[in-house]
Amino acid sequence: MTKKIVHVAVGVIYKDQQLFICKRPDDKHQGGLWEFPGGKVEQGESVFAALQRELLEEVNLTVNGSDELMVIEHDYGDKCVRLDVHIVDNFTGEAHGAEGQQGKWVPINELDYYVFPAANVEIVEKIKQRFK
Ligand SMILES: Nc1nc2c([nH]c(=O)n2[C@H]2C[C@H](O)[C@@H](COP(=O)(O)OP(=O)(O)OP(=O)(O)O)O2)c(=O)[nH]1
Ligand SMILES: [Mg+2]
Repeated sequence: MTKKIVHVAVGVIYKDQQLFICKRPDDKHQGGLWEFPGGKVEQGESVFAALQRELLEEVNLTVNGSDELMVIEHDYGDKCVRLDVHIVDNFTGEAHGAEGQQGKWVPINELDYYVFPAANVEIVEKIKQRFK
């Protein structure tokens, strides 16, 4: 049987060499780890629309435009995900953890101090290349 893949829109929120990251709630998949805000793409929804909806819900930002960075498929064993990762550098609002989660702006050269889910290793590498 082929495994169901969960399609996720992920936003790398960028401003002045810093990224806005959040801590995943302990009770969620990959809980307690840092993440780039985002969430599941709903049936019939575009990745960009999902990104706009999720970033408004999670960090209270209005996304005006984004740039695709990469697509990653990762099998966690208990769950298979496809992360559609976009750089979000065109937005309005003040980012904060709008669902009560911890959120912070982090300089790109300090990203290594934060523990992300395994699928994110490639994302962090690509970001470092892109913004060096
Ligand atoms: N948002 C986000 N999800 C990530 C990242 N890396 C990674 O492996 N994931 C995985 C963890 C989850 O299995 C999935 C995202 O699901 P989610 O919990 O954010 O979905 P959601 O916001 O729609 O929330 P819900 O339906 O669970 O309430 O993708 C990341 O950097 N950001
Ligand atoms: Mg989410």
